[in-house]
Amino acid sequence: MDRVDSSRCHVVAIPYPGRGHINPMMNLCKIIAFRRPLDFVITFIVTEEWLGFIGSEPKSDNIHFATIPNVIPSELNRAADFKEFMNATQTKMEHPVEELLHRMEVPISVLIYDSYLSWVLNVGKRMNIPVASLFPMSATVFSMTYHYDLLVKNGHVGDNFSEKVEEVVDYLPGVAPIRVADLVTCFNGKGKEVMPIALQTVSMATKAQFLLFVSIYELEAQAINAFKSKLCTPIYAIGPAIPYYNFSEVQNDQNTPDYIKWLDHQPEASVLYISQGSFLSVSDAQLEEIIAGVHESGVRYMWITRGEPSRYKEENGEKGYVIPWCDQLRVLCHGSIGAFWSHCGWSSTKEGAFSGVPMLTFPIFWDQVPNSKMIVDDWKMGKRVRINDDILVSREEIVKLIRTSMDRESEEGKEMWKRAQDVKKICGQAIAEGGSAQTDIDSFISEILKIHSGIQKI
Ligand SMILES: O=c1ccn([C@@H]2O[C@H](COP(=O)(O)OP(=O)(O)O[C@H]3O[C@H](CO)[C@@H](O)[C@H](O)[C@H]3O)[C@@H](O)[C@H]2O)c(=O)[nH]1
Repeated sequence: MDRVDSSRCHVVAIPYPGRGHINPMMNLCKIIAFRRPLDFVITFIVTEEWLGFIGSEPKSDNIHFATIPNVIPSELNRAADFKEFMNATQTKMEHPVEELLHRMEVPISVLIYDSYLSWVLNVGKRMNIPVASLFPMSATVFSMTYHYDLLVKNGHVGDNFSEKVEEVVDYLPGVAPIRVADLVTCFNGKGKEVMPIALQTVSMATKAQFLLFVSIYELEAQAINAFKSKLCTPIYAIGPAIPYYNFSEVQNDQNTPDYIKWLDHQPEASVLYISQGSFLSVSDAQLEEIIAGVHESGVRYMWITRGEPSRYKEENGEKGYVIPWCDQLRVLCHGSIGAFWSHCGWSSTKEGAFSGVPMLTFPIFWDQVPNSKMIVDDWKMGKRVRINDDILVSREEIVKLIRTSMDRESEEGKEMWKRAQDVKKICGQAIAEGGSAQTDIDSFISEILKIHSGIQKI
């Protein structure tokens, strides 16, 4: 572990080990470090395996990594047994993390933990350190999980739910009316085996000293306000938690990756960017239809995919670029991108909103389903591709959806583009100086600095 300066406020960040969790936690740390470089030193705890993935990514000098051993299944086959992976995060990490915290020489002012690692609250209590819970999904998902008992009372979860999928749930505080089919999948669908963890996560998060939503306040004001008036815990909407501070620098960097050079040569708004997320995939038959649909649509595409790139490329390859990884936000903000095909992880959802491109939604699991509903029905900046597990979406349907979302001349395409631009503007205002995200981050920073000065006086 790197050495840290003891006069500064020492924040220790404990992210859940997954891309969609590590990114927003790291971005919040970077924002804190950027806004108050002299006041903070931040220790970011990851497994040794994750250090290998992210250790060389740029970060400021006052952020340091510390590691625990690889006590959980490898990230590389996490999807093979999701329940086992999640259970391991609940039972195997606490001890090595606590040991590591005890070994830190500089007093810890506050722990910021991913809400899905509820055990950090107990560690904080034992060590007498205040904790901030960072919920990595939407405030809307927090609300539907917090109010699970209302869903039970109304018969919208449980045995007969399949007869009620089209019923509308309109009684969840701060949540826009939503069909039963669009609730998080851990209530009724295939993720049910991890539902107890989801319920515990949310209930424990309300017991933290601070609750952080990685949300743009203006896009989820009702859900956030409902919790602000209900809970005593101070709540902050810290915005999209994306690396926007370095954005203009990145645009001008000298080491432009090849995929950006490829995009530079494509006409404006001509490329469909496709990313199905970091670990859960679709059936083989569905993948065949998607590949055929993308090619038959005739649009250019950049496709993020693991393994077998030849399967995704059309024969002459000129219209398509297939890679295993890219800087997604940078790609989405490139002028050549015309639409974003996404699995609707919460970070991808916010990155789509921030960059203002119409979206094609293909949610697979958990919060991705309500996120897809938010993009399509509430923000009106996208179209649903995937409906549910039982319906195979045909290539013909996919061709139609892609063409509509990329066609800025048609009425529908124009309207979606306009809505995407409106949402982009809202995100831009939230993260601007004096905007809602900036204001909440600064308030949170002030609170933790107060805690730190209290520790210093003792
Ligand atoms: O080539 C790529 C692909 C992805 N990303 C980034 O990786 C992150 C992915 O995060 P997210 O979109 O949230 O997807 P997952 O990693 O699948 O996120 C998991 O965790 C999220 C937060 O709990 C949930 O919302 C998702 O449903 C769950 O699958 C985003 O920041 C992307 O920009 C890249 O930079 N390059």
